Amino acid sequence: MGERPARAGTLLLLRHGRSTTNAAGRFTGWTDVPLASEGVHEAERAARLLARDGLLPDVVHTSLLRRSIRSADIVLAGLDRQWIPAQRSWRLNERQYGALTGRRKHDVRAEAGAGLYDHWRRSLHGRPAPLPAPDLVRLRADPRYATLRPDAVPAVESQADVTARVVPYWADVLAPRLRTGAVVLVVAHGNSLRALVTVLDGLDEAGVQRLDIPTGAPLRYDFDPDLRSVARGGTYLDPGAARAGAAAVAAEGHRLPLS
Ligand SMILES: O=C(O)[C@@H](CO)OP(=O)(O)O
Repeated sequence: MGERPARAGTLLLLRHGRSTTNAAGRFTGWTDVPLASEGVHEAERAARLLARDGLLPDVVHTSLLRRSIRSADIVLAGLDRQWIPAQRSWRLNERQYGALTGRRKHDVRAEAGAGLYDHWRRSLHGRPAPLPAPDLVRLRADPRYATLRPDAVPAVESQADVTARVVPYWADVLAPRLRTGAVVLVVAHGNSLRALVTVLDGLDEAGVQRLDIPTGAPLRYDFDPDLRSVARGGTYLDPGAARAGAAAVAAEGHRLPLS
């Protein structure tokens, strides 16, 4: 058995840069949309922040969706670390938003009311209607999910469902790597990262409900040797920008986007 490092590694969480559907104010979920040009700039800026703090990842983890993969590629190019191993998993995908997928958040909020909108969007157990059957059939035929049992490709997920699929990824993949002292970069999505933070910080239901993750804002977690986070909530590398970004995410759907 090797020696246990004096402290475990560093976890860097990054929500992908703004996507085209984020910019249009639409629910996105498992739809595979590209980054908006602003999202490319956000990822480039994230790389500069990581470089500023000397945070050079040893390994990167992404979802199977191109907005996370592209963001990770941009960050690693900015750090001259494109050679590090990459691991991709559906477990890091965005929450499956079911029938809300593709709909404008502003329209959903106006139709359903603020209470139901917030329940669907941010509560732990709120679950909108499922994806229409033809869309689900198409999704289950997508080759990127070919190794999954078809019923593992969800028709809709609550935030609790997302947490349930993220927990094994934390326990079986990320945590063992951090225990080796590695710097681990995870580039994923608003709700899969909310799920990870729920586990890292032991959030209760109210904490989950209040949590918003801004796009393109690196969030750092350091751990003690027992892999307990040393700072609750982690540390954003640019706290001011992260606060403003999180507030903008929280307010999505309240107004129509300008573009
Ligand atoms: O649309 C989505 O899939 C997510 C993230 O972009 O939205 P929300 O922040 O409303 O959960």
